[in-house]
This record gives sequence, structure tokens and C-alpha cells, in this order.
Amino acid sequence: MTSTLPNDNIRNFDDQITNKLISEIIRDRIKNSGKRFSANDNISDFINPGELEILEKEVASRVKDLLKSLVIDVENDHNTQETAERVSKMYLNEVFKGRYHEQPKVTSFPNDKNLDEIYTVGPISVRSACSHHLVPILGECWIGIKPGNKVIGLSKFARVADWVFSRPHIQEEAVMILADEIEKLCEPKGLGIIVKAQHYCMKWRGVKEPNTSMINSVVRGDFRHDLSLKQEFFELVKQQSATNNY
Ligand SMILES: Nc1nc2c(ncn2[C@@H]2O[C@H](COP(=O)(O)OP(=O)(O)OP(=O)(O)O)[C@@H](O)[C@H]2O)c(=O)[nH]1
Repeated sequence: MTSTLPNDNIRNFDDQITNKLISEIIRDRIKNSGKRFSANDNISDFINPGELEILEKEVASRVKDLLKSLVIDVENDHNTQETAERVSKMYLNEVFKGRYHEQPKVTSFPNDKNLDEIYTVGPISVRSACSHHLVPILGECWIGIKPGNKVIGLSKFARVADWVFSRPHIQEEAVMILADEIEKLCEPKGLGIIVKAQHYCMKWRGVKEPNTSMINSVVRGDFRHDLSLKQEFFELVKQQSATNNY
């Protein structure tokens, strides 16, 4: 598709040669490498320095078109004059930052004392959006670890969870993706994750159920094979949910 957008800023140097939008250039790179670019995939490896700013302008232009199609007077309505730019910035750098930005830096340390007791971290805030309607999924998650040879700082579980959840998701897949990332980072002997969240596509619209939540979990390694360890994980999380403040 040739660019029909009014703002030349949304093109970069490559685009001047190929006459492609920056989103098309990025999409082509991903396709050429045979990778996926589903809503819950991170595509930061395919975005060069400076291109996110150009993409932000392209998305803003599209959001402006959406507002116009919704017959909102973006020229004269003082409340919506910069809405397109705000929404674009919010998607790319805030609520969906886990698609466009690299994983936060996580340092791992050797498990020098060979700790092999399990520990749990939580509640960690879950802020996501459903892939179907792009409305919020809000909740909490708990992570349980039986360490292997590596440990990571406690805060890093929250940072990685925030990065993973900040994408459009379905909850079932979000939990699996978070488990994959944590396994890569600290190679635990056992891993458990529980997520409890409310879906605004069920709360704000659709069936409009105000209090329904979804709880799901994933258990891997020793947590999967050893029933008593799995029970200990669920028991620790139950205690953690009951005692939030000290
Ligand atoms: N399994 C699962 N379903 C989800 C999740 N988030 C949202 N949904 C549901 O996915 C469905 C979206 O697909 P459709 O049924 O085609 O959407 P819809 O016709 O707008 O459905 P309604 O919400 O019933 O109005 C809805 O039922 C949502 O409640 C999730 O994380 N997991």
C-alpha cells in the first residue's frame, strides 16, 4: 500500500525509497524471518532505534481516522483534539509496551547455598487487555519457585510480569508466556503461577457481570510431578493472599 497519510513525518528513510509505511516495513521484516506477530508477541527485535517514534505518528494518524469514522468532531471538540496522539502513545509505550519494548534487564545470581525450598512472590499486579475487545484485564498473580542453579531478584518477577501482561492477551496464554519467560531467566526446578483477574469485556460491556473473575494456573517441573510441593505452593499463596499488609 502506498502512503496516503498526510503527515510526512510518519515515513522514515527506508520508506522514502520503498514508499512503505513504517508498520509495513516492520511487518515485512518479521515475515521474512518467519516469526509470528500475534497480539501477545513481543516484536521489539524488529524495530530499529528511532522507528518507534515514527510508528507512534502512524498509529496516531489511524486513531484520528477511527475517531472521524465515529463521527467525532476532532477539529473543533477541544476534548478530543489530541486524543489520537494520546491513544497512540498509550498503546505503544504504556498499556502494550510489552509488544514494542525489550524485556527489562534481569540479572541472575548463582544459587550458592543450593537452596531447594520453595518460595512465592505476590500479589503482583496484572494489567492487561483482552485481544478480543482491547479493554482491560485487571487482577493479581502469584509466582512460586523451587530454585535451580540461578536466582533472580524478587522485584524482577514483577517487572517481567508487567512486561508480559502489557500486551493484548487471553488469560490462558498470558500465564503460559509468563511461565516461559521465567523459566528462561532462572531455570527453576519447579515453577507455579496463579492469576486471578477481572475482564472488563465481561464487566463493562457484553454480559455486564460486575464481580466475575477468572482464576487459572500453570505448574511446571517438580510442581507438576510432586503433588505435595504443588499443594505447598497453593497453600503459601493462600496465606499470602490473606496477609497483604504488615
Ligand atoms: N477464554 C477466554 N475468554 C476470554 C478472555 N478474555 C475475554 N474472553 C471472552 O472471549 C469472548 C470474545 O469472543 P466473542 O464471543 O466472539 O465476542 P462477543 O460476541 O463480543 O461476546 P460477548 O462478550 O458475549 O458479547 C467473550 O466471551 C469474552 O468474554 C480470556 O482471557 N480467556
